[in-house]
Amino acid sequence: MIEFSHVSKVYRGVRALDDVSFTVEPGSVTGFLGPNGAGKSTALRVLVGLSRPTSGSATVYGLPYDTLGNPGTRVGVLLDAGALHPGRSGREVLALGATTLGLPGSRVGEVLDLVGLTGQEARRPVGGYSLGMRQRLGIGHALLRRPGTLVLDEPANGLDPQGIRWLRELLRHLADSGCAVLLSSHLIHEVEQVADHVVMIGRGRVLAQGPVAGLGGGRSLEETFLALTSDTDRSAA
Ligand SMILES: Nc1ncnc2c1ncn2[C@@H]1O[C@H](COP(=O)(O)OP(=O)(O)OP(=O)(O)O)[C@@H](O)[C@H]1O
Repeated sequence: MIEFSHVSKVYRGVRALDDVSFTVEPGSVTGFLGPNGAGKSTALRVLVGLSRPTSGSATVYGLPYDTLGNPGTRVGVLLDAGALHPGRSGREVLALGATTLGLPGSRVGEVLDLVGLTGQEARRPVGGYSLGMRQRLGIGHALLRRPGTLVLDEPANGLDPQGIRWLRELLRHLADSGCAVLLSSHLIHEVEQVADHVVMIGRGRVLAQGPVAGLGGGRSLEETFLALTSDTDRSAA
């Protein structure tokens, strides 16, 4: 379970998050939707302890992420697939993660199969990967320990249609197995197809939240999103 409770974050005068509160329950996918600059990445960075909230708290399993004690064993995180070490091969990235988490080397092959990277691709340096391949590797890294909570920032970026379908089925399967999945995205249709709940954010504020079905009271998720964010997008900033 993930809980944001009245989280605000101010960067030198920029209010990136403003009193953000929502929860992500086990067994569900929560889509975190917002236009560019809405505060999605900031919220996820606060959640995993990379950024301190100015006020409020964000917790996983009832505790701040950095006090969990070996959080990698319970929480899978992918914030920036571009941050994977470019000089290491995909297999090395996963092997290092497996060793850090105390997992057997056999888990690396399982994860490569899970994310659809071939043995040949896994031997290549990550610096030469396409964005979609990096996303697959980053998702695999987040799933090494079969975490009960998964936090993904824009994981569909760079994935081809097959990859997007694969991701959707993977997240559905994980949630159906009890995982709490928080999925940040600006792809409304993607969120609509996979998420059980949606939290919409604009200019750092939660604009709406609730079950995907029924959030807009008869309007499509896209219409709801556009109506709510029309005066919060960057062009209006
Ligand atoms: N380190 C920082 N210093 C100053 N301002 C920041 C910093 N990080 C983010 N911001 C500002 O906070 C606001 C929210 O940014 P954030 O990256 O969280 O948005 P986002 O919803 O993830 O956007 P995108 O979809 O474009 O990735 C923006 O106005 C951004 O400029």
